[in-house]
Amino acid sequence: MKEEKKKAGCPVISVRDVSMYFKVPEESASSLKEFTVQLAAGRRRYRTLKALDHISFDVYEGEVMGIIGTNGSGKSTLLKIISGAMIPTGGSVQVDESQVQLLTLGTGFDRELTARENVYLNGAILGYSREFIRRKYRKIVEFAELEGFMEQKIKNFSSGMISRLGFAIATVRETPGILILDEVLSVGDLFFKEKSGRRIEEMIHSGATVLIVSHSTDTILKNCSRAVWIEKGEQKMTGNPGEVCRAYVEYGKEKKR
Ligand SMILES: Nc1ncnc2c1ncn2[C@@H]1O[C@H](COP(=O)(O)OP(=O)(O)OP(=O)(O)O)[C@@H](O)[C@H]1O
Repeated sequence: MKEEKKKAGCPVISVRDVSMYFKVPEESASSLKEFTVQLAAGRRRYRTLKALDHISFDVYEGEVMGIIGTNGSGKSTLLKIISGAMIPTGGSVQVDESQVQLLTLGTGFDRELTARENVYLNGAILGYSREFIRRKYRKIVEFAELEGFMEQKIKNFSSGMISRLGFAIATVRETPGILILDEVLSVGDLFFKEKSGRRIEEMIHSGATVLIVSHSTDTILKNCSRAVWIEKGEQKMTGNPGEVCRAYVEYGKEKKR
């Protein structure tokens, strides 16, 4: 585990009282027609979903902060807010967005395009220049182990092949100052998992400030110097990863009883 660095100076990421509310329909429409009828009749009602409720924490330079919580607890929403992709309903985040790389898989692919075309498309979405992708293309294909498949449309790929390609594209660049990882440590089969795990560890130990979202207490315990547990949008606990994971596991056991 990375040693906890001395907390000195200003935090690199400062999350202050962040709340996020979504307006969601009370009942879903099964077709566009039903939706239109509901809308015209004024029968569409909405409720407010509290995805995040007054979340606050700081992350200091070189720290590896874990974010843990069950499905739908608000982890991805928080990462999107920190990386600047979403504006919170309340509160604020202070971070140098130009330093942030959000690594998340499964977005930015077009199934009707070939794997090669998708490398350029996905790379562009991540902010890579065409020239950069051209220089790194061979490395991406090698890392994804997809030699011989790059002219095929990715609709014919298995989900593992698509994930491997996504991982290879997202991690080909130099590690940025602030690295945000959204559930990226469970990619592909056992062998690829080891390889991707090594690449992530390399990035984590490069000195970057890292935020890792994971359901896995093993991932948090192995890599993080501190952890935040978020449950149903509420900040349950922040602190030592061992203590936070223990409380999280206990909560899981209680829920099952
Ligand atoms: N754009 C949106 N519109 C409406 N509701 C949303 C939106 N994005 C997220 N939500 C809701 O907010 C809550 C938190 O979602 P979020 O994806 O942040 O959780 P999560 O902890 O990352 O979940 P998981 O572990 O399953 O990925 C969920 O109830 C989700 O349905």
